[in-house]
Amino acid sequence: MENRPNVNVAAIGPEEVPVIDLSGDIERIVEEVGNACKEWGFFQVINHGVPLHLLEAMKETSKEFFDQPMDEKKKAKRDEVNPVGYHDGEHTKNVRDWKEVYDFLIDDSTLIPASPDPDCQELRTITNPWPENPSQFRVVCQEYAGEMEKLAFKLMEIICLSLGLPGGRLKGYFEEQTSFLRINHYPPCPFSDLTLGCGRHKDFDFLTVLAQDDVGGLEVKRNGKWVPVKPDPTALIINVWSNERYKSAEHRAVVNGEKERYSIALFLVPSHHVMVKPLEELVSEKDPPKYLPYNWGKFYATRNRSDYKKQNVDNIQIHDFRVPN
Ligand SMILES: O=C(O)CCC(=O)C(=O)O
Ligand SMILES: [Fe+2]
Repeated sequence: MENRPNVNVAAIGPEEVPVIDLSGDIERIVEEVGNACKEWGFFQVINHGVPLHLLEAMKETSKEFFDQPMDEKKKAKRDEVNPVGYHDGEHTKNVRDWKEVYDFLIDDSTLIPASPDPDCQELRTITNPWPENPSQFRVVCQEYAGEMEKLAFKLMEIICLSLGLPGGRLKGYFEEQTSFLRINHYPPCPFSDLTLGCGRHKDFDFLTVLAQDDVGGLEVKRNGKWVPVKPDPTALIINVWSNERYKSAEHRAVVNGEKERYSIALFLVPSHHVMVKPLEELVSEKDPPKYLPYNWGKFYATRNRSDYKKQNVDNIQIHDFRVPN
């Protein structure tokens, strides 16, 4: 039942995901972001600095890409070796999603561990399999990624400030970032009351910046109910992850019976060698670490290996590293 769209959906209106204006007084912004992270772990931003014409161009070129015949899309396909590119068989929590995606790395040449095996030190370089068509696809994606990246790092700074840390406290962990973007295309679905476009999940990254079109479908879990996020193609949705000082919100995307829908996520993730663990400044005897350290690159390599087929177990998740109470 957890995977059905119509169960436990909140009425529209009384509770809405916070909307934060990123222009103006920095102290106000820091306070609003801190509160939204504590209360929701999810918020929308407006006046974010990403040019609206670029958001539109990105949607257009994405549509042109996905409208192509399957043979053409498969030329830019991801596979067991290369975890980025076109893919239409994603599973969230072992249930197949009603969507197709194109993933691309911010850094065209990104280092990751060659294997999930903790004893293997070998690294390999992964690169984006850019499609030849549409011809402007690559340029638009790269320009878009550059703007989104600037915004993601600005938000990282604001989040650090809101935690009482220096703004640049986390930047160093992202020098050889493995961050990537994902274009989600949800075709119209004749079984929209039975199927989800993207099953319930928490993102695995430090921070996600999500753009969506005007169709709607994104929902965030709040006090046991699914709250729909008002679709606004000019706003961006931010979703954070932290050591439980801030919430990491569960969310999902429902599909539409008639309309297709696009969303584009940037997942901000660190360099492959970074050990992810609670920051020393945020733990104390009274507030001990809630998570065990884990190597980001190995986590990424493990997930990529298991993304392809339906597994007998759930995919590796951050909560696998949670310290038992
Ligand atoms: O399409 C959406 O609104 C959500 C997508 C999402 O949560 C994801 O790609 O992680
Ligand atoms: Fe997500």
